[in-house]
Amino acid sequence: MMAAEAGVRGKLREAGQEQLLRFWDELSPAEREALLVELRPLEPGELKEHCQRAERAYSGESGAPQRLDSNMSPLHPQLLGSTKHSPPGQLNAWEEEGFLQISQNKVAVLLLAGGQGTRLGVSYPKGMYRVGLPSGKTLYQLQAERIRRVQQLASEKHATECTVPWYIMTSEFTLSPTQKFFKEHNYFGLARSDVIMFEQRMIPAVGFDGKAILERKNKVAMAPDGNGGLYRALSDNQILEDMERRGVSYIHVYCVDNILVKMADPVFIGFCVSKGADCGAKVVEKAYPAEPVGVVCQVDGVFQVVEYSEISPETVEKRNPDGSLTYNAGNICNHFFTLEFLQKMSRSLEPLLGYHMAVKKVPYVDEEGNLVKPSRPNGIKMEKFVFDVFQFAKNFVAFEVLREEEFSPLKNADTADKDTPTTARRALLWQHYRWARKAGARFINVNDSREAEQSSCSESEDPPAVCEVSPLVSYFGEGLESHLQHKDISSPFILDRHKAKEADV
Ligand SMILES: CC(=O)N[C@H]1[C@@H](OP(=O)(O)O)O[C@H](CO)[C@@H](O)[C@@H]1O
Repeated sequence: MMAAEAGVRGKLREAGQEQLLRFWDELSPAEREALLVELRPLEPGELKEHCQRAERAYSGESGAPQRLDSNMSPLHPQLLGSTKHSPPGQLNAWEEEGFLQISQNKVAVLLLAGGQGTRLGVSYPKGMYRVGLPSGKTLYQLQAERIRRVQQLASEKHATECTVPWYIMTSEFTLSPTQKFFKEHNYFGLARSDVIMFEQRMIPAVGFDGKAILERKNKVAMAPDGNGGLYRALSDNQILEDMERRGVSYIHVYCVDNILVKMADPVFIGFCVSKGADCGAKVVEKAYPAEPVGVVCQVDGVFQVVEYSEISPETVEKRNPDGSLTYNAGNICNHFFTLEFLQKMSRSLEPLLGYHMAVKKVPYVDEEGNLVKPSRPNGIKMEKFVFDVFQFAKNFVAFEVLREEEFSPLKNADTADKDTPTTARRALLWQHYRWARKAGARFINVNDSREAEQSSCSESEDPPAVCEVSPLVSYFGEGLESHLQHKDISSPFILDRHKAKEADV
């Protein structure tokens, strides 16, 4: 242990971070070992640079992204594919192309699930959250079932047996509960070998004085390196090699919290592939100017997302002569990448991605060894952002989708007005109600006078009838006529596979 201590102490001295050992003498052998395990992998040069970068970013010297507003320009509408504006024939052709690629095992999905869910206020991974659907399903289960359905649709269309592997990036916070959860639920019917979990790196939170923070006497305050930690995690865990082995060429990357996410969406995949894109993003029209979503735009002619935390209120409010918002292309954290592009990023360009600073309340131990929960921000967390790679794309494309069909994120607890369990649940139930009505279902004892297509009410009130469709039965509303047409249905109604079979006879 002494040699190990000397080694680590030497490294920390080199990094200017020896304060991390200041309680060493008070620690038990087991506590010392735990601290050494945490400190050993920290490379002195990197640690020093990280702490200095954080301090500089905080003091405004450099490192923090400059305000980009004056160099921004909106996406040109011609650049967009759109579920609203592109002709139906074109959308069908993209969908066909997407299904073809999926059927040839060329498409994978990759979930970003390393976040801590602080705003939602849960101590477990967000994907394990139940928003209160009649079925009681969690976000993870909905997603797993959508993968199963899209595999089935592609397989049927092309008379093959295809697989969409699911890569899940977790962090120290989410890996073991996520693993356990999937195991307990038997991978929701997916093949165990097609669900690949890996972990992103954690990096120390830094005080305003440039010193890494101790969270306990023998524990450094660590935080995941942001969703842009993806590129490093891909190489650290040989994930791209795994994709290559499987013959994957296209990857759909998405965030865990959007209850309406269309995994491996054939239309989006087909659009990107048809355009020969190496990198793509799905966008929605912003709901209101200050909505906390990044905007996809160009900065000095280069495609980029300007994050909501880094854009000025004036730019956010800017409007076109017709009254629409100038920066209206909201990022919904659904990205398309070719394997080749990810290889280029992970193997060589990743170090060029900048860090973004977040000033946070970080629990710490004071000089006397007391645990303190600060009431004001005291620490700097440095994060990379997944979309910062757009600048390296040779052919970037954006695809606009309808919010009510594809975006309702779960960010906050129900005490907030927006992006809560309630708004997420309603968004899904409205969508399924619309599908059911379109398929010809009749809801008994329900005042159906409200227009089902009216999307404005989709998050502020419940739909007239509760109808939940299992993703195993329908992925985007397809195939429901045979189960629902001219059927009298009483609310609440869950259309699962079992009921679907019954309804067919
Ligand atoms: C770094 C990053 O990916 N930020 C994304 C992400 O925001 P979070 O607030 O970090 O969850 O999801 C938003 C959509 O829900 C998207 O608009 C935003 O740009």
